Amino acid sequence: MTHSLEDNMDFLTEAMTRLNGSLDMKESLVHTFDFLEKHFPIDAISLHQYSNDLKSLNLLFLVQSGRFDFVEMSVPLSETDARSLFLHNAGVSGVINTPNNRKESVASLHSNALRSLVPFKERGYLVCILRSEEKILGHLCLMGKHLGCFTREHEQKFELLLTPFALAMSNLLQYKRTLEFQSKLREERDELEKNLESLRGRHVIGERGGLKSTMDVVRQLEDRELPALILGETGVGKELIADAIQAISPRQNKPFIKVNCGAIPESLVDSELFGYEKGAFTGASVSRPGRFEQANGGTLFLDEIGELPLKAQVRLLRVLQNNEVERIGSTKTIDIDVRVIAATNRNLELMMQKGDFREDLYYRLYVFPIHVPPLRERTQDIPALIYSFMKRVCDELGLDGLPQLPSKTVDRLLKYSWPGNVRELENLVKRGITLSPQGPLYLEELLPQDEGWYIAPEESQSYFEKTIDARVEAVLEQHLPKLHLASKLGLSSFEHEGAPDDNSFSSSALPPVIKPLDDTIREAIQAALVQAQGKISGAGGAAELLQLNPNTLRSKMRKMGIRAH
Ligand SMILES: Nc1ncnc2c1ncn2[C@@H]1O[C@H](COP(=O)(O)OP(=O)(O)OP(=O)(O)O)[C@@H](O)[C@H]1O
Repeated sequence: MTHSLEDNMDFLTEAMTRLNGSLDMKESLVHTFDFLEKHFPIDAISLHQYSNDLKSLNLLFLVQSGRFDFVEMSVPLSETDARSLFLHNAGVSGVINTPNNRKESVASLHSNALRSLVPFKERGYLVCILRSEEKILGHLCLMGKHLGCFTREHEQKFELLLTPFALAMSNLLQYKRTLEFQSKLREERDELEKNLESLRGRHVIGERGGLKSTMDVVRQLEDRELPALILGETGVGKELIADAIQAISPRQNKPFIKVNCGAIPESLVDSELFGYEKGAFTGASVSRPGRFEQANGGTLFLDEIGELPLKAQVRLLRVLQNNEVERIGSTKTIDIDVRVIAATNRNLELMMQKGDFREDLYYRLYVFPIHVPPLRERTQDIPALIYSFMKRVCDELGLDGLPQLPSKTVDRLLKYSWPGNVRELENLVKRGITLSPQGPLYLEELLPQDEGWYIAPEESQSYFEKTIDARVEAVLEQHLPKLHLASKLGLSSFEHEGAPDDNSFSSSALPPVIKPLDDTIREAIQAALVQAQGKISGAGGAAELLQLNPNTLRSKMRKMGIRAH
């Protein structure tokens, strides 16, 4: 029995009204399904595409009673299946009626792939190709309720729907692409926000606490162009301070280029900093600007400046003095206008004394020194730092809420000596949360197990003091033979002017006097103090005589109860 023209018109009008009934395509398709369910024996409608390149069936979405799903599943096809589908694509634009999905290989794969959403069973399939402007949108598939359920009349009715469905699908696919685009934009925006955060400088924790005096100095640089030198142990936050300086600098929106001088092999330092011309050396197949040129108009952050080899220091100084660079392999000078912020964890003064750091470069950089204290000297910042790192790590791992942190853990962390400083604390929190995302975080269990590492003055010697001891002992070891000789000879100082040098006395001639090491250290310090007339730091001071950092010497003297007089 064929339907009258009037019936067909009514059917088509209602189907189109439903298809276009809502701005939300998913809702429209669910309403359309409710209507079609009255005219076709169907459980679901799906759309899929065939990819000739990948030889796969790509499932796109599924509509059922009261439900819409974007499916996004790819089903690989055999060569024969692919060929059979390709035939459909190429020629047939009508409806294909498959009485039993199990007997037709592609329909069977399709049913199987969707079995988590629509119960798998033997059923009829009615499939047609939807096209828009000669482009294949996909295969629309009516998934029947049972075997051989679609008749010739169903095929005819289905054919009436092809054009309105093609239009609707075209809109839906466009809508899906828009959603994907939106989510990609959202991801990119999040990424950019993160980058912006690091460009602007992350929030400096402790700016009103343990870093207050450091940040007071930083704020003096606001809107100023002065070079800055950031000094502090490794991992204390020197780079963060450099970011903070950049964020309040008149060059805040100009290039901010960071170079870790310690990470560049010595042979590449010059080309990295100053650039090179094509053919300047083997492998220079193109010309490349150096970091100075890249930072032109902005700021260059030279991290670990103390690691810069002497030769590169000479070139760096010349660039800073003349405000121009020459690429390797070129005689042309390029004017540059770069503000330099440098940082180091090395004692540049000591390096200078040993000839490892150029004095002229030192004074060029040492215009505005900024000291960043180690974490063990600002333990009041530890709780806020832990909280901030916990938040950061949980955000990164997509965890809801923060894990519990026992107060005894915080107490323990306050007593620890933090040789690796803030970075060590950050890594500890990261490790803790990775191992136990739900908490509680017993971070103290992840610290080095040697109890001597904890700062607990009443219980044990601090890590810092141990480091000082090791340094003092190493230095004194060098001087012990002289010292023994000096004491044997009754000299007031083992470096007494005119004292015999090492070669004048052989150890076989005078056997060394063995004393407790502490006594020897005490004597060496006292001897140096006598010779330096009580002066500790500066030229001719006891620290220089002992080749020690003045602070290290002061700390040792305090510990041993030695006074300078
Ligand atoms: N005050 C702080 N507030 C928030 N995070 C901090 C702070 N200090 C350091 N950090 C974090 O600790 C880590 C180490 O800091 P940073 O890299 O700035 O140290 P550094 O002194 O430059 O290290 P290095 O000596 O190895 O170059 C970074 O992840 C940084 O964000």
